Amino acid sequence: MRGFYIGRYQPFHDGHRHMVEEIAAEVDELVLGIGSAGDSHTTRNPFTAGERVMMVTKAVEEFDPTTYVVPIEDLDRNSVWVSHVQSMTPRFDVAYSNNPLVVRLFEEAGVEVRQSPMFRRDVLEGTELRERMIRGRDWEDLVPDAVVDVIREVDGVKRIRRIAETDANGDGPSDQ
Ligand SMILES: Nc1ncnc2c1ncn2[C@@H]1O[C@H](COP(=O)(O)OP(=O)(O)OP(=O)(O)O)[C@@H](O)[C@H]1O
Ligand SMILES: NC(=O)c1ccc[n+]([C@@H]2O[C@H](COP(=O)(O)O)[C@@H](O)[C@H]2O)c1
Repeated sequence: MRGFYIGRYQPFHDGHRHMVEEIAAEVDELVLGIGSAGDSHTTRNPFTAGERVMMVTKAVEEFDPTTYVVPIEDLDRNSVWVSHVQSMTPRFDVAYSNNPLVVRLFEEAGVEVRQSPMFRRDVLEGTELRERMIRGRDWEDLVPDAVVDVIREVDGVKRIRRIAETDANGDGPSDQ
């Protein structure tokens, strides 16, 4: 059986790792979708698709299932998003997500969806991690070691701080 799990992974953290660990026990192969692949250098999406491909590929090496990492750009039309995803990925039997919109779109398209309880959500949240990087607080223990390496390689903390400074200087949120 082949499973599909999509996220923005900005960055890939231990909550995502926990979910992959659970999925790995249920599937033979895993397709990991890098969502919002066209977005980067914004507050909500600081890392490029390529940088996230590196984070995710290295972070899941420890698990057994063969894993295919596929960047997927957003579309303006939710109603055809599942077809868009399917057009970019190997065929899969079941989708894993805790995102209510993603769950609804897959269910409406007749794809089986499995959800799991959030894991240590008080700290394991992308928004919280990006905030910690901006404020100079500890974040390294909340992500796989491979993700720390990639963020160092691309000087990611400096990038996130620069983006936050630009926003604070009144140049408008860089997400727009
Ligand atoms: N701590 C967690 N435990 C279990 N699932 C999680 C956890 N954090 C995120 N997920 C799920 O992983 C998928 C991808 O999440 P996403 O990349 O948006 O991370 P996020 O932590 O919610 O980030 P952000 O705060 O940037 O929106 C979603 O289905 C999300 O619900
Ligand atoms: N219409 C669309 O393009 C559409 C619809 C639903 C989800 N998505 C994407 O799927 C990903 C879902 O991941 P998250 O659970 O991390 O939000 C995001 O990148 C989101 O933008 C896109």
